[in-house]
Amino acid sequence: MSLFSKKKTSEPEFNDTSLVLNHDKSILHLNLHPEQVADTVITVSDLGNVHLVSNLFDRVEHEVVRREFATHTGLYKGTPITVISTGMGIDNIEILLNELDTLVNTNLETKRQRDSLRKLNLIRIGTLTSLQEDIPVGSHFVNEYAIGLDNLMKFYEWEMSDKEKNICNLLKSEVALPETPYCSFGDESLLQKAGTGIQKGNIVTMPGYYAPQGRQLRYKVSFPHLQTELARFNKENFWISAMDMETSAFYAISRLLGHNAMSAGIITSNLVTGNTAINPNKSLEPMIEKLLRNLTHKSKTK
Ligand SMILES: O=P(O)(O)O[C@H]1O[C@H](CO)[C@@H](O)[C@H]1O
Ligand SMILES: O=c1cc[nH]c(=O)[nH]1
Repeated sequence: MSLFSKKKTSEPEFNDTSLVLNHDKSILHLNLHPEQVADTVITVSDLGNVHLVSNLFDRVEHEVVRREFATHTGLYKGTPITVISTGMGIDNIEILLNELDTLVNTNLETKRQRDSLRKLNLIRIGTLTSLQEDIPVGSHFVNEYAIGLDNLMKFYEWEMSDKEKNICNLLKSEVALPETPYCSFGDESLLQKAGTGIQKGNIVTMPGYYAPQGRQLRYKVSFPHLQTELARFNKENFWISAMDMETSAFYAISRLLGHNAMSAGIITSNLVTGNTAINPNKSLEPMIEKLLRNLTHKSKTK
C-alpha cells in the first residue's frame, strides 16, 4: 500500500487513547452508554443535587454513578431529560462535554463520527457569587456572556465572534488580569426559551474558589483588587455581574462541539454586601422547577 493511499473508511477515526471505553463499552468517566443520554441534559455540580431534578420526573429509567458523575435519565411531563452531576470546576466540565458528545455523535464500535450528528440542549444549574450590590443573595440569574480566566481553551482550536474578541480586548485594556481572557456567549434560543422571566447578565469564570475569587486565608492573594475591578468594568454597556467556576468552558466547548448551552444559577453570596445564603442547595429547587417548566413549555399554535 502506498504511503499516500487514503485510509479505508472503516478504520477508526479516533484512537484508543483518545476514545477510551470501559470493559462494558461504557464511556470512561461518565460510565454511560449512548441510549442513556436524552437530548436535553441538565447539569448540577453537586452529586447530592441530582435528585432535586429527578424527583420532578414522571419516572427515572437509568441511574448510573461513577466518581462525581451521577446520572439519572427519565421523563419529565413526557419529555426525556438527563440530569448529571459534574463535580466542581472547568476540568470536570471538559470531561463531561467531550464524553457526552462522544456518546451521541460517535459510533463506539467503529470509533468513527456518526453521519448524522445529534445536537444536545445542555443546561447548567449552579450557584453564583454576585459582584454587584443590586443583585442580592437569592436572585435567579441567567448567564449570557462568560469570561474565562482559566487557560483551558488555549488547548482547543476554536473561534470567538468579533463581539467576544472585542469584550476580551476591552477587559485586557482596563483590568490587570492574571490570564488572557476568553469569552463565550450561551445559546441565544435556549437563553430565550429556558431563561424566560429570569434576570440575565454576564459572568466571569475563575479557575478556583479561594484566591482566584479574592478569598483571603493563610496566604497572600496576588490580585487582591481583581473582583472590585471586574465589578467596576463597564465599557460599551457591558457589565460583569457574577462569578462561578464552570460557565466559560461550558459555553465554549458546547459551541465548539455543536451543542446548545445555557447556564443559570442562584446568587448564594454577594461580595459587596457580604451576605451569604445559609442553605444554598435548598434555594436551587424553585429555579430548577422554573427552568424545567420553561424548557418543556410548548407555545400554543393558532
Ligand atoms: O453550585 P455549583 O454548581 O457547585 O457552583 C458553584 O459552587 C461551587 C463552589 O462552591 C463551584 O462549583 C461554583 O461554580
Ligand atoms: O462563592 C461562590 C459561590 C458559588 N460559586 C462560586 O464560584 N463562588
